[in-house]
Amino acid sequence: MKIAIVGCGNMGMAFARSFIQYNLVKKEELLLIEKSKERSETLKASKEGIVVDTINEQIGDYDLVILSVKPQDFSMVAAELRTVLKEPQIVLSIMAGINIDRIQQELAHKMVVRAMPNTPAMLGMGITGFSADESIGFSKLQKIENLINATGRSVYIEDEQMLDAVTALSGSGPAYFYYVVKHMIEAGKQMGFEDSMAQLLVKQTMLGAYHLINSAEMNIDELIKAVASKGGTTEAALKTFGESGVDTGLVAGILNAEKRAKELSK
Ligand SMILES: NC(=O)C1=CN([C@@H]2O[C@H](COP(=O)(O)OP(=O)(O)OC[C@H]3O[C@@H](n4cnc5c(N)ncnc54)[C@H](O)[C@@H]3O)[C@@H](O)[C@H]2O)C=CC1
Ligand SMILES: O=C(O)[C@@H]1CCC=N1
Repeated sequence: MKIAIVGCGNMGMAFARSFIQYNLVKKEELLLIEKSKERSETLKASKEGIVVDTINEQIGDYDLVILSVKPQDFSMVAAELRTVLKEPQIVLSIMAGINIDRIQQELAHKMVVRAMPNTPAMLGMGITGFSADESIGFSKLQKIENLINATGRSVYIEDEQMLDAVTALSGSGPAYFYYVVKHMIEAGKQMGFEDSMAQLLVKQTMLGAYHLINSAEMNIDELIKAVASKGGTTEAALKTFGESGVDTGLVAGILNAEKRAKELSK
């Protein structure tokens, strides 16, 4: 499959590198379109594909065109792309918020898949939700799914609207995790640890706790209960979290991310 990627930043290149790693595309058949001069020079030097800085007619030769620019840049990109797209090409968008209908309208193109990955895709450990226009048949969709699976796991989302919730939960999710880790490290430093020691204690705790979620025969509440002894230290921390609204704040934040995803579509 010949693949063109428009916007080769963090996510565009996470996809490109995963495809190459699993031999799903040859470097000679991978077109990297990157507007930033600095970024395109770096990509040229690393020889990960054919690098160009503008959308041009050669895009018409590619089976799949991936849109990985920021949602705010979409309209500008669409104005150029719509003049060179050909009917049998599939467009795969990973842009937050922008729905299939708008992509189809601005590109004047029917075959659109919308996906929402996350940054662990850089390690092949991402999770991507995706939806597709009904014009894309089963076998074509399977090919797209195979490509996405090179970046980690994937789930087909039948109701496209739910991709905004995927965006808020797993798309943005890594940042929530880092946010918690960051503030735990900060607490460690306030108690007198060097940064490196605080980081070690927190990172290994998160790693071990993550594996326990998956392997222990306990649900999340039971796992919490197993740590929080009656009248003990964890209970004291959890009480303060509850009183300061950390729990409701987290939920409200994620719902606000979903709201923002919906706004980005307009
Ligand atoms: N960063 C994340 O965690 C995730 C991001 N996304 C989505 O992926 C998309 C890309 O995000 P990132 O990779 O983080 O952004 P990024 O800023 O790293 O990459 C975007 C790239 O597009 C380039 N670009 C802008 N206009 C262009 C044009 N006209 N032609 C060619 N290249 C152009 C920019 O120079 C930049 O290198 C966004 O739409 C975002 O919503 C989706 C899931 C997760
Ligand atoms: O923050 C954003 O808008 C993008 C979408 C999901 C993660 N990053």
